[in-house]
Amino acid sequence: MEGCNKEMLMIQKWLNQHNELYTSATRHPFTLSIRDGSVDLSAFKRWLGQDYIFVRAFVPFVASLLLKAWKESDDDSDIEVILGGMAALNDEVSWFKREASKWSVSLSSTVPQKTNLEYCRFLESLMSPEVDYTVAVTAFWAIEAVYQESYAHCLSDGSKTPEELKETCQRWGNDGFGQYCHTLQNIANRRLEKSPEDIISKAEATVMRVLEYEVEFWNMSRGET
Ligand SMILES: Cc1ncc(CO)c(N)n1
Repeated sequence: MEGCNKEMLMIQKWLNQHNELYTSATRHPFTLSIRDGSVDLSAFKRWLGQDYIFVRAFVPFVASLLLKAWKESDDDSDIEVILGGMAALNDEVSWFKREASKWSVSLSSTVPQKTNLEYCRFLESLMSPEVDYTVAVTAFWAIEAVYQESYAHCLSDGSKTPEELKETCQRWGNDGFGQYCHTLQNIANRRLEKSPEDIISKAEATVMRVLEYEVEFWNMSRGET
């Protein structure tokens, strides 16, 4: 494929360079405990309540990304991919409510933890019109990819994920979501390839920040605050 190598390389290059950080986000003790069946269910419930709050803030971030794509993208299909992501989030919000009721987690009385507030504030900073589409779409890829990798691992060969958590893992670990993340990665790589050095460094720093927040987000499940 034309230009394929160079495209694939930008994100691949970062993942190689920052492999330790990427692995700490995608092979976190919390998701590994789901995979090996040793998960503490109160940790899972804490994650569920906090993630619902995060997803509510994620929706306006994706809306802002849609607006950036509409204004800045050189490819119409980007809008359709992001809109598909929005539609999935609509479904996700309903799923969180059902899942919370199943586990007797009260979403209305869940208090956002410091890490969650900081991550949501970071998302909000990315919603600014000053933030380039390339930087925002690359962040979007990273946010989705961490969940995809983490939860797909809970379903892969040899996993002992408890039956009652499989639906959660399927939500992000299914092949369709994997394909979607791959499409986002292609969009990000295509944009990065055409970007000047300063945008590329901003995007790289943003991905690193996302990975750090994702690690801290999983850490919240420990409930140490
Ligand atoms: C914290 C966090 N990161 C990523 C996703 C993926 O949508 C999510 N739901 N929550």
